[in-house]
Amino acid sequence: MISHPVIWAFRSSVRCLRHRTLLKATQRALDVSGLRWYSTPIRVGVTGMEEILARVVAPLPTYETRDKCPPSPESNSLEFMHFYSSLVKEDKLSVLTKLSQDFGVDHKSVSELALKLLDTQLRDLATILQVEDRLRYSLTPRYKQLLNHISRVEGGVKFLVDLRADILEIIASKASESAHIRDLNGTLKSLLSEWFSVGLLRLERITWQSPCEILQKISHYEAVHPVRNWTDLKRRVGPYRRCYAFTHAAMPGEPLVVLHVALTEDISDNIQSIVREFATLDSEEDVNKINAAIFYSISSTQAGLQGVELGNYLIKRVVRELQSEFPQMGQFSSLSPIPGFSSWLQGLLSQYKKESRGSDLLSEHEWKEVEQATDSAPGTPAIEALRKLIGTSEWMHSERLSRILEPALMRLCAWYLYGEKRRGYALNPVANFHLQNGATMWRLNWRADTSPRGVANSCGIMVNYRYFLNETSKNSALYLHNKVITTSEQVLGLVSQFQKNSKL
Ligand SMILES: CC(=O)SCCNC(=O)CCNC(=O)[C@H](O)C(C)(C)COP(=O)(O)OP(=O)(O)OC[C@H]1O[C@@H](n2cnc3c(N)ncnc32)[C@H](O)[C@@H]1OP(=O)(O)O
Repeated sequence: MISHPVIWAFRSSVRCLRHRTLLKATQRALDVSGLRWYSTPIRVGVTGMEEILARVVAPLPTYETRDKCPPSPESNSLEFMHFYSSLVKEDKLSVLTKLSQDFGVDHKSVSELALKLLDTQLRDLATILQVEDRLRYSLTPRYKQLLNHISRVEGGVKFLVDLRADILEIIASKASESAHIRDLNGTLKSLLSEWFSVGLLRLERITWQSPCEILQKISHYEAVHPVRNWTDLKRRVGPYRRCYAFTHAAMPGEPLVVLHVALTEDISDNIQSIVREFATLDSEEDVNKINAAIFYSISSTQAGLQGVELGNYLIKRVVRELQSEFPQMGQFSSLSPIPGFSSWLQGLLSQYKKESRGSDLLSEHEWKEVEQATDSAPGTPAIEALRKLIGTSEWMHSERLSRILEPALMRLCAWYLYGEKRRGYALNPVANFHLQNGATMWRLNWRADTSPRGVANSCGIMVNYRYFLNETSKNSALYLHNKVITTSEQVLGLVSQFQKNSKL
């Protein structure tokens, strides 16, 4: 977060004023409706929970009255929002468990209708369709109405996005293994996917003239290359740079997903040349220097929107935007970090050390060079010396060590990205993201990120996922349906070198 004292103090007072205003508005609505107002945080027992849920989660209208039933009063939504927001974490889990379990689908009526559908198989089509429609309606969870009603009150969509973030955290932390909670997550994800479909999103270009609050959020949400200060931020939205965000009318002033782009002559192979050195020109004078768009950071800002695929839509939309601004632009590529490579490598080295299979990773000559270069204590196994070496970033400053390590680390990294899988897809989440979008795993870059963070995360290696525009849908389908990774000669060459060495 940028600490600009005056601006920061002003902003936080505006923010808490806005928060207080919203709370006051909700309180007024609840007072008018004579409903409870919860001071934060409250502890509530099971009966209290049941009583509140039974009051605010209206029963599903019957099939016959489903289109005629007046919506439940807005105060129900407001009361639930306030009640839930005022709970401590463990009570939120109990409320979500109770809501998903006792206010979900009426399984008994579903099974009765399923049997009825079986009985009508020999009847006329109209009857079959009628029973199918009843069955479909009976699969609506009771709480879905409440979620829909909440989405219509001020701040309701943001509330639901944050509610889903809580659910995702419960699922990820295994605080609950309940299938009902997963079902609630599925219902909420499909509602959010509808509300945040690309047609309802607004593309905004962020510039130095954008509102200070937005600029501050762009800096705050930057998850890939942290913004150091205002000067850094100003340059990231200045000449030969673009910053775009998707926003949504239901969440004003909230960038949902942010994409940073560098406009360059060729596809960049180094991040310092993008986030450290900057064009000092005030304007983009030389358009001939702009042939490529480098996506060097993309971050989604709302945990509750995970799985809604905003990043993919944003990249595709920005490509169109840049093509209209720079018709000569023909190269679109990311310059992506490889989070997890160093820890994966450390794990591999300790496993190979245990199985004394070091020779499968490096050639004899390479091991000899590592031993000589690290002047480790006599008798220290070379694999131990290597583990210690890559555990620090010192080696990055030694020409000799860097030259010795490059071939081995590059082929290990190529294997990590291309060969290591999770459920058949790329293990590395960033690779998985771009490959899902239809990008080509195009080029590994040595000494691409020499920052301590870059060396610690991925031995300083970065990767270009290149978007060949007329191949992305084919590549995406190949990846998603057949788990085939589209890649380049360079990467395949490195992978086969690794396989030759380690007979994997
Ligand atoms: C230039 C670059 O490549 S920067 C590197 C990518 N950005 C980051 O790592 C920042 C943190 N990550 C994020 O902000 C988001 O996950 C994004 C923007 C990468 C993707 O978000 P969305 O577009 O909403 O996509 P969604 O949530 O559906 O996730 C799609 C894929 O992104 C990947 N992904 C999800 N979460 C993360 C995460 N925290 N970090 C990295 N990748 C992630 C996963 O592979 C996921 O596929 P999966 O759902 O099958 O596991």
